[in-house]
Parts: sequence; structure tokens; C-alpha cells
Amino acid sequence: MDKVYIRGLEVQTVIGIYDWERKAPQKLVIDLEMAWSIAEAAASDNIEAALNYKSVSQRIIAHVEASRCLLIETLAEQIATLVRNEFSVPWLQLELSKPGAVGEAQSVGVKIERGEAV
Ligand SMILES: Nc1nc2c(c(=O)[nH]1)N=C([C@H](O)[C@@H](O)CO)CN2
Repeated sequence: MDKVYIRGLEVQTVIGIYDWERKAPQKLVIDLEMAWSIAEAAASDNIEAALNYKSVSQRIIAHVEASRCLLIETLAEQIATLVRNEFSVPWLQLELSKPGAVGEAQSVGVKIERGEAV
């Protein structure tokens, strides 16, 4: 299975369950792997046949910056749904990390897989 990936996408947004978290944006980091055959893009050398990681990144950034979720679970599901629906991605694995959340930890977060690889 071929994949197109986005690694270490950093986005600032308001997220969290505590009052102090509702007052200022925090950094989230997104790692995304998307099933996508590269055969057509490779044969044509045409961006129209590719899953454009720049377009996917920009769409995710716009959504996350505007979001105001309490839980990272909620936001992870939203990102997975929009990527699958808007970019016709059949399967993806998404890791959403909140590096500032637990002082003693390097990072915390969730990792989900959605869809089926074709
Ligand atoms: N499974 C989760 N646990 C926690 C979350 C979350 O979104 N999912 N959020 C928090 C707080 O907002 C935390 O990030 C502040 O340090 C705690 N646990």
C-alpha cells in the first residue's frame, strides 16, 4: 500500500478542559499517513493525479485553528473525517499530540486509524 504522509505539522489552537486552556492557543502536532496509490501521479508527473500534501496541510491548519474542542479525541475525529471526505482518502492513520499538556511528559495524544485500504 502506497502512502502520502505529513509529519510534524504544528498548529496553534484553543483546546483543553481547564479554564486556563480556554484563554490562549496551545501547540498541537499532527502526524498523518494516508493510503494513496502513487502510480498515476508517477506515470503522468501531474499534480492533479497526486494527493497534494500541501492542500491537505492547509485544510487541516484552517480547521484546527478555527476549532474550539475540549478534547483532542474530538478534534482527531474531525480531522480524520474531513481528510477522508474532502480528499477521497480511503484509509488514514492520524496522531494528534499535545506536547505542552503534561509537564513531565515529552508529549501526549491520541492515535487513530480510520477507513479501509483498497
Ligand atoms: N484522553 C484525554 N485526556 C486528557 C485530555 C484530552 O483531551 N484527552 N485533556 C486534558 C487537558 O485538557 C490537558 O491537556 C491539560 O493538561 C487532560 N486529559
